[in-house]
Amino acid sequence: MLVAKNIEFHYIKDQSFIIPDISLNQGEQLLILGKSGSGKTTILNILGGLLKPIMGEILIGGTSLYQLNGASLDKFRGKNIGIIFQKPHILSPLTVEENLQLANFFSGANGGKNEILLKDLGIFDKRKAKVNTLSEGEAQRVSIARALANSPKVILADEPTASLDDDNAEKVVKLLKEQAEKFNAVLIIVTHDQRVKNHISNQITIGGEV
Ligand SMILES: Nc1ncnc2c1ncn2[C@@H]1O[C@H](COP(=O)(O)OP(=O)(O)OP(=O)(O)O)[C@@H](O)[C@H]1O
Repeated sequence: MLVAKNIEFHYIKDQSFIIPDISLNQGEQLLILGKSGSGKTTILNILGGLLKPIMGEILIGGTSLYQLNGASLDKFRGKNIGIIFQKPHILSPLTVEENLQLANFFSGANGGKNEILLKDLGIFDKRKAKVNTLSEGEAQRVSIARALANSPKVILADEPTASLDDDNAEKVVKLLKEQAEKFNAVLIIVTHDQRVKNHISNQITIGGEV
């Protein structure tokens, strides 16, 4: 389902990131651990079609991501990849449900799953609330709901627990796992948060011990 092979990347010449080959079948999960600055966000962006590597190939369901041109890549991403960013990419002046509708609009989905998703994530009661009135944990769940709104085949999460207390961190990881299992999607979490370590056994570490 998701294959990354021979990936090389650098922002500055001679400072290359070593990115291990990855091969995950539908429904498989992977934790990428690494210290701050080790390149976790960079890898996630490469896997998610947001940052073209200098060398190598990313295949999602057999499609080579960076062979697609701008508009086709955007469309493919919207349909197949859900990214939960480190800083929630949700629009604060909009309500919870409007944020999901926006994701549906951009990928051409009909939004039929929004209600069940909000219920699963425990924010259905907040659907009419503006995001800027929510707690940090609730806002994080909205950003998860938004990333999952189109039932993506690949879910990528960048430090999803970084700003959460122990209880909420555990809840968020469990929710991500549950949702990935429900959609039979690939789930990749990148983090330096040791609390996540026990939840996903398939792990790789980049840039030395965390
Ligand atoms: N656009 C950029 N231009 C140049 N260097 C960059 C750019 N983005 C990131 N870097 C550098 O690349 C390295 C890896 O950054 P990245 O954000 O991928 O690390 P990270 O492991 O996600 O860090 P953190 O856990 O702190 O978020 C860092 O040294 C960073 O300063």
